[in-house]
Amino acid sequence: MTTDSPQGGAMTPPPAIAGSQPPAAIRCRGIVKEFGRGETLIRVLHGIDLDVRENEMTFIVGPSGCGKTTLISIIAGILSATAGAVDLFGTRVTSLKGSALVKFRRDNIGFIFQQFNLLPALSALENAAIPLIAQGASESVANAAARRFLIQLGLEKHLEKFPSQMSGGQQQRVAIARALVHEPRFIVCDEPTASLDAASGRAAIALLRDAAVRPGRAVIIVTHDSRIFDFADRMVAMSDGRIEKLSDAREIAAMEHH
Ligand SMILES: Nc1ncnc2c1ncn2[C@@H]1O[C@H](COP(=O)(O)OP(=O)(O)OP(=O)(O)O)[C@@H](O)[C@H]1O
Repeated sequence: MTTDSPQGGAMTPPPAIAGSQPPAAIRCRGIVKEFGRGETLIRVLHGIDLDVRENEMTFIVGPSGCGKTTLISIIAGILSATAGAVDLFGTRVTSLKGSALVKFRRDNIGFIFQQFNLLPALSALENAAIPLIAQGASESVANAAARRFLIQLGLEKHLEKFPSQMSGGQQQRVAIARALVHEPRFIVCDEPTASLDAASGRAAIALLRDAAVRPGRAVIIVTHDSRIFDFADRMVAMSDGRIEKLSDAREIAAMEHH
């Protein structure tokens, strides 16, 4: 990662990270995002350069309003960048448009949100099967895959329950199954533990780690929740639309012991 960019102005390079590094799955270069125009124009991202590695959990942390959600929305192709480029496993997401972008997102990205976003009228099994149904899979194929992931996440007794019949932690595990069911290469989580108590939050992230971290896949978690920082392989600290610091697991552990 470098932080020198035309938009961001001169910045000191981040500290080098020691040890062997798997290849970058996601490359962001010079990401600028502005909202509004004229006198109301605000620049929210000031030229972000970031490499996210496969087979790891990367956490993005920082104060409210520093641009975390904006950055992951651009990486996931939900929001367009004002300038800069994002490559996701070799595909330039920032150049995709229209139905090509929709298809790319549907096939390659799994989303997990704070509020779980389950459909209340569907069972756990039906909710978890949605991404495969959206891709055109048959109900029997989609349900079989959903069942497999729900069982892996410890929900074998809850397959037919509706969201209102499950605890927050159980609902979040259904959301994790839904994010994984179509085997996407990129899992993006925005405050996945914010609606959970400490134990449920840690349990959900532990299960997510086991189920989602693997070669050929990248996982990004945006979080304020310091109770789960020890699950991070790498931590990106943002401040005011810039990357302040990049830490690896060893440095994160050292921070926690001070
Ligand atoms: N559509 C928009 N129009 C104008 N300003 C926006 C828009 N979306 C976000 N912003 C502004 O961009 C800045 C960054 O917002 P963002 O949601 O990315 O921050 P965040 O770090 O994710 O914050 P939080 O931790 O509170 O979710 C904020 O000042 C926000 O008000």
